[in-house]
Amino acid sequence: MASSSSDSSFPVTASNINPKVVKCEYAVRGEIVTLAQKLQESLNANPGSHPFDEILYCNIGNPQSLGQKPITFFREVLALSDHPDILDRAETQGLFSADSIKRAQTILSQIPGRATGAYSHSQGVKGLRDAIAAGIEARDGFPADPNDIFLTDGASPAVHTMMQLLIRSENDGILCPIPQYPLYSASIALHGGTLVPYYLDEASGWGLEVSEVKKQLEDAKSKGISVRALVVINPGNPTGQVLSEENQREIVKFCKQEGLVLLADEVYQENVYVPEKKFHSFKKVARSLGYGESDITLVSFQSVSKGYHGECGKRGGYMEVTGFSAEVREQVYKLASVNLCSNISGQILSSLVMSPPKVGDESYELYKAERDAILSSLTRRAKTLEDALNKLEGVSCNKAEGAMYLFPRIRLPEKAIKAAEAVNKAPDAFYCARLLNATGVVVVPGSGFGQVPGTWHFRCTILPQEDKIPAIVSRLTAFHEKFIDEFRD
Ligand SMILES: Cc1ncc(COP(=O)(O)O)c(C=O)c1O
Repeated sequence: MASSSSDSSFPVTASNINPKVVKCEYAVRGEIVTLAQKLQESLNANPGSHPFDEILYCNIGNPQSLGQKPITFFREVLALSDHPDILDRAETQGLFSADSIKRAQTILSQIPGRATGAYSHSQGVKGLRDAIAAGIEARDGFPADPNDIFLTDGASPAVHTMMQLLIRSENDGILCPIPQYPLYSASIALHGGTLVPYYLDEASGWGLEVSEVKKQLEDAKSKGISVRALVVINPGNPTGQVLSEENQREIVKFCKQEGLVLLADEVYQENVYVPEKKFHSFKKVARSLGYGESDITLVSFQSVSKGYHGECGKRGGYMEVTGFSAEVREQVYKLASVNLCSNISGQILSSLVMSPPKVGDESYELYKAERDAILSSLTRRAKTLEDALNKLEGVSCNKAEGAMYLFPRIRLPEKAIKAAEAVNKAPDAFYCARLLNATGVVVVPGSGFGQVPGTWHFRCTILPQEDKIPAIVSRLTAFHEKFIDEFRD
């Protein structure tokens, strides 16, 4: 059993391990989640021991853990690829759709040894990268090169790879949105770089102002920081905004002008809930401006974890790497090869996500019905939660135009802020812990994502199934009223 961290009888202690590891924080799996796990264990052992009968998890973008069903076509292809012996059995025709059988056969023919248990090329199976490149081309209307695709175990390792490549020392900076998804702050800390924050404007629906990015870039430069890259998360996590194409054009021009690598996190590209907004990839925006490989270095990240599929546990994703010299590309390839290859199921799923069934395929109608049902339910859930949050005293919540989260601002009474300080907690962490203890609703404090100093928020996912939403709304509303009354100034 692990001993306490202060136990100095171990040769390895928290004070002599890599300090970058100690510095790194990851709020979405942080203190509040540990508390939720403890409460869950306590509820399991003693049902009735808390004022709620179940924990309602609104803390992490993990759709299938909350009951979302996988897309049938994707799972059929995965099952057949993993167990090719059943491809030739007569009963398989009755159990699986014709196009999933055909797709699995095609995929297996592309994998060396027809075996999902074999290592692949370090960038991923070439045939799968061909399918992904074709999917990108169909999405953007501009060519994509399969050799620019690096398949990864989800988007997270791809982000780490880029940080590892770009950060030489603490003098290297990466511009990141604030609030941001803490993978970025964690990865920059792990690689010993400096996070250069740029603030999203809450008042304009979490708008991204290039003037603010420029101001922060200049400020960092004046401190001797060499800024290497700009991270943009679109649609945003935790903020849920979808950038306009005009805004994206400005960002692309800015990166070209300043010689910044554009790290475009586009894992929520399928998650757009408002008809007036549309997802545009940064690659498409750059190419539409006439910018080629020599004009801008652009890395875009995609994942099987998000979208309507939500296959987080399958760990699939890719980065499309454009605008690096052949020499640097070699280094990226070397980094990929140190990990041998990403897992093959994740690779297959990445190709399926970028090339789902088409009109006329046997699976198409079912695929479309499943996808549309998930996306329209997410749209309804986002709206219901947003409306409920906006009704709470002192709370304002921007629209979730996309992604999977709401990020309401909570104006806390001075007395609540003092009470939080007294127990050494950030006020929003204090609020979230009180909410969890009183109601079983798990949300993540805004301080884990960064926020304008003196403002407080929390992140709430829109992922619990629709039958759970009324309970979340009523528990949250009752708690909030009581909390504000208790600490009213
Ligand atoms: C903005 C963003 N990028 C990247 C990731 C990483 O996802 P994964 O590693 O599961 O692909 C997430 C996960 O929540 C995310 O929200």
